[in-house]
Formats: sequence, C-alpha cells, structure tokens
Amino acid sequence: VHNKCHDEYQKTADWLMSQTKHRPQVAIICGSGLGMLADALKCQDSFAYSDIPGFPQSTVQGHAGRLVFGELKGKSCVCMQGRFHMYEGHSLCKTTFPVRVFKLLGVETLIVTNAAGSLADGLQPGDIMIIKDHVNFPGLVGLNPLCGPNDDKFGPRFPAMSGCYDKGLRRLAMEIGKQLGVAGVMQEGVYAMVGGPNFETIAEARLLHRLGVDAVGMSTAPEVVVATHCGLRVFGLSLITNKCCTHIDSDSVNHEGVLEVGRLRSHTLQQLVTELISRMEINNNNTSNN
Ligand SMILES: O=P(O)(O)O[C@H]1O[C@H](CO)[C@@H](O)[C@H]1O
Ligand SMILES: Nc1nc2[nH]cnc2c(=O)[nH]1
Repeated sequence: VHNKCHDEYQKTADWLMSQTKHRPQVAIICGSGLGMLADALKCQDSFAYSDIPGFPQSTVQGHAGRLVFGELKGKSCVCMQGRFHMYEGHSLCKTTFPVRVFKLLGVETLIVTNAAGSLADGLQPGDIMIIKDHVNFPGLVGLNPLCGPNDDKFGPRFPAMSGCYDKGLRRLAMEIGKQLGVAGVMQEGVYAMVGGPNFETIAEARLLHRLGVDAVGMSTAPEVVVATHCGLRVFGLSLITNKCCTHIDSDSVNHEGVLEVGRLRSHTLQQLVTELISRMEINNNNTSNN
C-alpha cells in the first residue's frame, strides 16, 4: 500500500487552480481510444500529465496523457485523456489519484468510460453498455485503493458501494440514446474489472460469463470506488470493442482492434456524453473549496 496524504492531492489541486480559471463541476475519464471526448470542450486549457505536480504518467497507446479543462454547454468540465491502470505498475492509489484531485477542485459528478470485451450474447462490438454495477475482482482479494489508513476528510472507513452508479443519470442516458436514435445499440449491464494486461483465456471468459458479467476490462472499478467514497456522483459507460474469446475458434482480441472500434463510435459517444452533461442537474453544493 502506498497511501498519499491529503496534502499531496491538495498540492496538485492548488497548482491546477493557479493555472486555469476553470472550476470544473464534471470530470470525465476517457477510456482506451476514447480521448476524443475532450474535443467537444470549448475554451480549453490543457496540461500534459508530465507537467502536473504529483500526476502519474500514461504509458498505454490510445491514452494521450493530457488533462483538458473546458466548457461544455454551459457546464465547466475537466477531462482525462488517458487513465492509469494497475497493470502499468502503478499502485491503486496512483491510478485513482486524479479522482481525489477532482473532488478538491469542486467536481460533483464523475463520468467514467472504458473499452471492454463482451460476454453477454446481446452485446456486440460497437454497442454502448451503460454500467449499472460492477464486480471489482482485484478489490475482492484486497487490491483496493482504499486499503491502508482511512482519510476521513474524503470519506468513511467502510463506504457502501450499492448504488454507486447513479440511477437518475443512467435513466437520462437511456432517454438521450432514444432521442439520438441509438437506443438499439445501448443497454445496461454489469462491468467486471480484471487485473490484465493479458486478455482472458477461454476458460476465464467462460467463467466470467457464468458469473453474470456482461463486459470485462482492466480499469474503472478503482476510480469508481474512490469517487463513491468521497461522495461523487458517478456515471459509467463501456464501449464494447470486441467479443471475449469463449471458444477455440473465436477471433482473438488485440489492442489495435479495441482502438479501432473507439474511432468508429467516437461521434455517437461524444453526442451522448455532451447531451448527458448538458442535461444533468448540478447542485453546486460542493463546499470542498472555492
Ligand atoms: O479500460 P480502458 O482504459 O478503456 O482500456 C481497456 O482497453 C485496454 C485493452 O485493449 C485495457 O487497458 C482495457 O482496460
Ligand atoms: N480484460 C479485457 N479488457 C478489454 N478491453 C477491451 N476489450 C477487452 C477484453 O476483451 N478483455
């Protein structure tokens, strides 16, 4: 466990607030190949992760490594073009570092996106799965970013995780999907995080299928756990980039294919996320700073 102290998050948040006038209400974490979600932001201020004090570095192709602030339909946003994964060798505390920084910046709502493999018969590559719940496999065996001394300033020792994906935002997203004419490729499902970096064996994919998992990836759950712990409202979506290999004659998965599906669906995802942000209500009752 490599816990960070409150001051380290605060230092990064203070530095960012000294560099930009934006005071974001919504944060977006872009999944593999989904960095274009930041392109919709107006009046951008952007920072390379390597220039931000305390920030880890992105090492995965398809994750640019840039934090972008900007306005979207009257709401102030911050967008991570590139996330951190456990398999890159980061501690879970590092992979989730930005989430607590967002909290200190005054963010109320976190939107997490990812690329994921499908285990459900009804989920095809190109489909969008609204995450209704997750199975945090590393977390179940103690690889949890909240391990170690609890920081009561962020949240309780034993936070509830039932209902961590906001029901109202899920409903709103499905409604927007209908209006955009993409409801046919959208459905809710359960996301499971595995450690990676290898894709699943056939036996592992079959096991996940039998456990009721709809889509699998190597991220997201730790970010959502940390966000829920500190009281952020969370919305999550998976872009289904491939079917998991459940038979010896299934097509095998590769990262280039994952990124390609992201490119093909970029426009739809951008529309969906933009509309969601535009129509979500913000309470403005976050008193963590400014
Ligand atoms: O979860 P994101 O970052 O979207 O990326 C997913 O895609 C990569 C594999 O192609 C893995 O990193 C997996 O987690
Ligand atoms: N673990 C895992 N992660 C993914 N990310 C994108 N596709 C996949 C997949 O099939 N399995």
